[in-house]
Order: sequence, then structure tokens, then C-alpha cells
Amino acid sequence: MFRIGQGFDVHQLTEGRPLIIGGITIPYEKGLLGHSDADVLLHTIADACLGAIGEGDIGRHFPDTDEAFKDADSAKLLQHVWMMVKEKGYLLGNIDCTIIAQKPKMAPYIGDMQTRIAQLLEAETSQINVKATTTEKLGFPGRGEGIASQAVVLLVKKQA
Ligand SMILES: Nc1ccn([C@@H]2O[C@H](COP(=O)(O)O)[C@@H](O)[C@H]2O)c(=O)n1
Ligand SMILES: C[C@@]1(CO)OP(=O)(O)OP(=O)(O)OC[C@H]1O
Repeated sequence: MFRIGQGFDVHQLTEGRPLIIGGITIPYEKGLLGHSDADVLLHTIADACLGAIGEGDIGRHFPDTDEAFKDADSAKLLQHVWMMVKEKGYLLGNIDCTIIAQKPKMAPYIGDMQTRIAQLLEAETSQINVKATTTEKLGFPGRGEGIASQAVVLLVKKQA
């Protein structure tokens, strides 16, 4: 039995914050703003996983009004979500993600992101695909105001 989920998230770019995407710190003049470390890609994957198991979204499980999640490491939030997926008896099929950013260039960091996401989800790197695209300078990502990401996840029910 299969379950699919999709995720989408956006965070604003601002000065004075580190840029953390897919669990990797990327050298850049700005970082993403959020209650947590604002790792837009890990949030997107967490939302896709929660969607696949019918458990709502990360705001429901980790509210941004809760001081416990202030500056939270999104890797830990995703690991918690992955525990929920495993408790429901699912394994990862595959994940496909897109980071939507005019700058910086993500290509040099994609391999490390895939490795880190695979670690967090106890999967093989071959099960994780991360892509990046600009919006050809159009809209808020194109103006460099923020970064968005999208993900689709396929889960497979463990055999009894
Ligand atoms: N922030 C980004 C955006 C894109 N890339 C890579 O460049 C390729 C071309 O991007 P277009 O938006 O012009 O289609 C894209 O396929 C990515 O490989 C990137 O590394 N970082
Ligand atoms: C992760 C949480 C919790 O710290 O905060 P943010 O970093 O603001 O991220 P967002 O994607 O807006 O929503 C989920 C939040 O509840």
C-alpha cells in the first residue's frame, strides 16, 4: 500500500541569519527568517511526510507560538516526524524536492543535502532527489526576497 504527500514552504531572506537549507549551512550574505532555524527544505519534507500519513502539518505539531521551538534545529523536527511515519508502519519509497531561489547557486550543495536528508530519514541517498530552480528574476524569489521549496514523498507500507 502506498501513500503520497506534498509539501510547500516559503521563508523570507534577511540579513544577520545563517542560510540553512536541507540541513546544510550555505555561505551567503543573507539567511532565512523563522521561529526555528527556518530550514525551508526540511520543513517542506516534514509537511510532505505529515501529509502522506494524514497528520496535518508542522505548524500543528510544532507551533510557532511555542518557545520550545524557538531557533529549533529543523533536523530534529524532521526526525520527530519520521518517527511518526515509522510508527504508522511506513518505509520511504522516494522523495523529490525543488528549491526555488534566485540566489545563491544551490548546485554545489545539493549532494550534501541529499546525504543529510537520507541520514535523517534512515534511507539511501538514491531515494532522495533535490533540485533547484530560479524564477528567472520574477516574483518574490526572483527579487531575492525569499526562498520557497516543494516536495513530493512516496511512502510504502511495511510488509507484515
Ligand atoms: N538557486 C539555484 C537555481 C538554479 N540552480 C541550477 O541552475 C539550473 C538552471 O536554473 P533555471 O532557473 O535557469 O532553470 C537549475 O536546473 C539548477 O541546476 C541552482 O543551482 N541554484
Ligand atoms: C517550524 C516552526 C516552529 O518553530 O516555525 P518556523 O521556523 O517559523 O517555520 P514555518 O514553516 O513558518 O512553520 C512551522 C513552525 O511552526
